[in-house]
Formats: sequence, C-alpha cells, structure tokens
Amino acid sequence: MTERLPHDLNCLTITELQKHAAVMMDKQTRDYYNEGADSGSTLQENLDAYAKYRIRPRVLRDVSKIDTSVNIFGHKNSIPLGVAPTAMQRLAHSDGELATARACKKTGIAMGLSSFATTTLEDVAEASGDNPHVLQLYLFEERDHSIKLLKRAKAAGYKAVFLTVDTPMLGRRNLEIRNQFKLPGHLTIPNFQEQGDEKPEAEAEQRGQGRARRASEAGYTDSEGKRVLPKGPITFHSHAGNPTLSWERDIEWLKKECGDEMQVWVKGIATAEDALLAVHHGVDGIVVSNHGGRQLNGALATLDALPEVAAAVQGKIPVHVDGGIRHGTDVFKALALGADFVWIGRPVLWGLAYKGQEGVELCLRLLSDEIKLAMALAGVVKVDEISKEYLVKMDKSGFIARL
Ligand SMILES: Cc1cc2nc3c(=O)[nH]c(=O)nc-3n(C[C@H](O)[C@H](O)[C@H](O)COP(=O)(O)O)c2cc1C
Ligand SMILES: O=C(O)C(=O)c1ccccc1
Repeated sequence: MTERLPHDLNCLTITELQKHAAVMMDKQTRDYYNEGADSGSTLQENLDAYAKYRIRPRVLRDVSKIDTSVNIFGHKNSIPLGVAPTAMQRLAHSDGELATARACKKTGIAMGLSSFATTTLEDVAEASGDNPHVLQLYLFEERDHSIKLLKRAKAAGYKAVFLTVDTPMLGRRNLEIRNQFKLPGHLTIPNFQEQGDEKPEAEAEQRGQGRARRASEAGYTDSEGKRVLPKGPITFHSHAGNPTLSWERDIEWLKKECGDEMQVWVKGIATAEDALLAVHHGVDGIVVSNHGGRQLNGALATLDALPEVAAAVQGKIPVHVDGGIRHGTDVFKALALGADFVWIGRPVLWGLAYKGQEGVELCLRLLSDEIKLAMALAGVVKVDEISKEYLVKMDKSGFIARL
C-alpha cells in the first residue's frame, strides 16, 4: 500500500490541499469556489455531519487483499468516489476540465462534467476515453439549447446525464455578489456555442443582444425587471436556474430525449418523498445533494438526508451522495449509511488550483489511499461489505446509539 502513497510532503490531507490552493487563486475565484449560500451554515453542516458518526472497527479478518473498486455505468471505478460536476474549471488552472479528465482517467475515477464547463464536452469525452464520464445538465425553458446539448452528448458517447434539480433559481452567494464575480473575457462556456463559433458574446453584442447579456449577468432580470430568458447567447450566470421544471413534464421529456443511449439521473434530492417520486418516474439513479451548501441554506446536511432516502429507495435504483466529503472515513460512513457511491466537488478544484492535473491526481490519490486504509482498519475487504453495522451515532451529550 505504501507504494501508492502520494509524495507531496506539503500536502498530506485535503485540508492541507485547500490551504495551498487558496494562495494560488485570485480572490474572485477562491470566493466563488469556496462559499456557500447565505450564512454558509449548510455548507458547514455538510462537513460537521460526518463527526456525528463513529466507526465500529472489526479485527483479525485478513485484510491483506482489499478491493476498493465498484461498478458504475457499466465500467469499473477504482474507488466508490467520483468527481462531481463543477462549473468553470479554467478559473482554477489554464488546463481546466481537461486536466481533471486526464487525472480521472489516470486514476480510474468517474468524472462529472458541468454543462457550464470552460471546455467542450467533446474534448472532455476524448480525454476521458473509456473512463466513465457523465454530463450534468440544467434544463432550460428554451428547449433548443438543451436538445442541442443532448445531441452532442450522445454523439460524444456520454452514458448518462445528471439533471440538477436543486436549482430552480441560483442561491444567494454574498461574496460572489460583492465581488461582482464574472467569467474573465478570455474564457467561454463552449457547450452553449455552436461548434466553430468562437466568441458568441462578441457577435451577440454586434447583433444588439448585449443589453440582455449585461442585464442577465447583473442578476436574473432585465432592466425592466423581467426575467431574462436564454434567447440570446448563454452566459455563465444567467441560465443555471429554471423555476418551471416539474417531474411530469420535464423528467418524462428528458427520458424520451435520452432514449436508450443515455441514463437519466437526478442530482439534488434531499428527502424520502422526492426519492420515491424519482423511482416512480423511472429515473436511473439519484444523487443526494444540496449543491455543496450553495443553494438552500438551512437545508439539512446531505449525510443526514441520506438514511431516509436510502430507506425509501430500498435498492431499487442507485443512491449516490455528495457534500462535505474530505476524508476516506467520510466515504466509509456515507456508504455505511446507504450510499452506493460518493462524489466530491471542491477538493478537486483545490487540486486543480494547486498544480493542474498533478494536483487533481494528488487529491484523488490521497482519498483513494484513505479509503483503502479506512476499509483495512475497519476490517472490510470489499466495498459492498460496508454497512450500518460498522457505525454508531453520537449525539451532542456523548450518547452513543447503534444504528
Ligand atoms: C464552484 C462550484 C461550482 C459548481 N457547479 C455546479 C454545476 O455547474 N452544476 C451542478 O450540478 N453542481 C455544481 N456544483 C455542485 C457540485 O456538483 C457538488 O454538488 C458539490 O460541490 C459537492 O459538495 P463539496 O464541494 O462539499 O464536495 C458546484 C459546486 C461548486 C463548489
Ligand atoms: O456555482 C454553482 O454552484 C453553479 O452551479 C453554477 C453553474 C453555472 C453557472 C452559475 C452557477
């Protein structure tokens, strides 16, 4: 196992990686990546929830051969963890999503690509090769944009789409507002450009659509207070949210569009009720997520939502979780509470900012190593052996309960 230990003595934990990344980013980027909505209490609780659980380790079980791998979208994944879709990775490093895709391929770890990536989905598919990659979607009121995107994803060989459902509107992020955060001029969101169209915003400006763009970047309404719909060029900040989405109309529509070629998952489930609706509407899997605490502040931590979701779903479809995962033992706890797989968001951005592809590999290797070590020390040799038998829950007064 020691031969797999990453050798960067400055960065032996994700917390250290966060610290080193912080000085590599400008304030706008650092704040955009790191902050949560409003007071940030849900962001913090996503992290703190893990400390409420303790592991019950079993011993004398021959843990000399540990298999950390799992199957996802018909592919082998080296660990039960993937890279969650996060927007605009070229803010962290000039190689952006390409660096992430290469690091994922090298380590055999699935990658989610944000539809608001700063790299085309085709380039990421090419860099990923046969390593599993999924496309995150925001469904727009104007279906043309989404139809085009889905066509491209199919053609590029994406096996699944993750429809983000916790974003009917974008959450309020105060630092982002105060910093007047916007995408620097040299970067684009090419998944919404026609292929071969280099700089649609400049053209749109010439066509007289600049006003709508400026209005939508400043908020989500135009100067008359009307919502700016994605008629003109898609820009990074105006079109992430769609308040009209519904199970009946949109999930059914998306399933039809994706056909047999791409699975449809929903990302952003936080209750048993919605998990059951997801099963009812025939989605292929769900991700328990609160968008890394960036949407509804005051929503419960994802680890706290997970048990009711897993109990409702009863294994009918896969249940994944993200939010606040920073250690191998966090992965162990999430799996013990019923998740089949976990995703990490910010740690990968920190790796990217620290050292591009090498930094992402470092991040993924640290976590791989910690997962293997957690399994060995808890006495399990296969991922599907991890169950709630291995956990206790501790309340604030120190009372310990078996699960
Ligand atoms: C900077 C940033 C950008 C994000 N962009 C997207 C996005 O475009 N689409 C999406 O579905 N989720 C997005 N997310 C949410 C992540 O997919 C994921 O749910 C979250 O980061 C997990 O929490 P963690 O950062 O604590 O690991 C973003 C998160 C961050 C931090
Ligand atoms: O920042 C986010 O959390 C996010 O999902 C997003 C994605 C694209 C544009 C704006 C926000």
